[in-house]
Amino acid sequence: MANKKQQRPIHQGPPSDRGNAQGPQGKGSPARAGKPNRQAPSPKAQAGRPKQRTQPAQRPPCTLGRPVFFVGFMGAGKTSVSRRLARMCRISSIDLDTYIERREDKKVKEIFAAVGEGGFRAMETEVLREFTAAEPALVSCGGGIVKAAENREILKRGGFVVYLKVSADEAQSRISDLSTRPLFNDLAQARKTNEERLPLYEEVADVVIDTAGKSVGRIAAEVRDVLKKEGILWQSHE
Ligand SMILES: Nc1ncnc2c1ncn2[C@@H]1O[C@H](COP(=O)(O)OP(=O)(O)O)[C@@H](O)[C@H]1O
Ligand SMILES: O=C(O)C1=C[C@@H](OP(=O)(O)O)[C@@H](O)[C@H](O)C1
Ligand SMILES: [Mg+2]
Repeated sequence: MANKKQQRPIHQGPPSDRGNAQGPQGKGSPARAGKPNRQAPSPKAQAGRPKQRTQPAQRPPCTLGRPVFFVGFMGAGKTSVSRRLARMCRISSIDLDTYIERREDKKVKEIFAAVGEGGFRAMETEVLREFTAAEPALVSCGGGIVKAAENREILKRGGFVVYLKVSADEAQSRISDLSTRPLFNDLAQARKTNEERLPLYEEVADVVIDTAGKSVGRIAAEVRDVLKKEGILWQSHE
């Protein structure tokens, strides 16, 4: 199988040191000596100077004790929530679809066209295994990962599973380009598929989060709180 590009987990490491570009205040100005400069510099004085930025105080990165898998129907927000949570906690995240796309140098729909759903599912199982054995990360899976009994066993044994629940109707309204999801044909079919998969998602889930009407940020915060409570995620150097 082609192994052109390996996607690295997105590691949210410490930011680069962007120090204060301004020199000491009042330097060379006797009138200001010993006094803080409370006056804003004129626009002219500011011109050509590097902009002063106040960096928000950043919390130290968190640590993840086990892999965390996001499952749920297309459009549930698995990819978006996993990425948002990774940024919030400064930990690694990996999206299995994106990983496969980079490895194969093809979009998911092109892989479906070339090797069919069966070919895609075989790749999915392979990369799922890979990330179960890797350094713990947030892993967003494709919506159909639960179809294979083998994958359900890997998920259950391999980490903590977060099921993001969504209705097919809400999912459709979220996805701007449905052609990127070859199995989201029409709404009636999607409703049926979501219903058929429901027991499979529930079978693997350690926690179920209803995403209806919630923002990505709110869902990410909810997942973070669950993971902290479960002792899977913790603040480093606490
Ligand atoms: N909670 C949400 N509210 C509104 N839009 C969302 C939400 N979650 C995801 N989206 C949007 O829906 C689309 C699909 O999200 P994505 O994260 O790719 O879902 P999944 O990986 O579960 O298929 C994206 O355009 C994303 O911005
Ligand atoms: O539900 C599915 O069968 C699929 C979901 C997609 O991922 P998302 O759930 O991230 O959209 C992608 O893996 C592929 O199009 C098949
Ligand atoms: Mg996704």
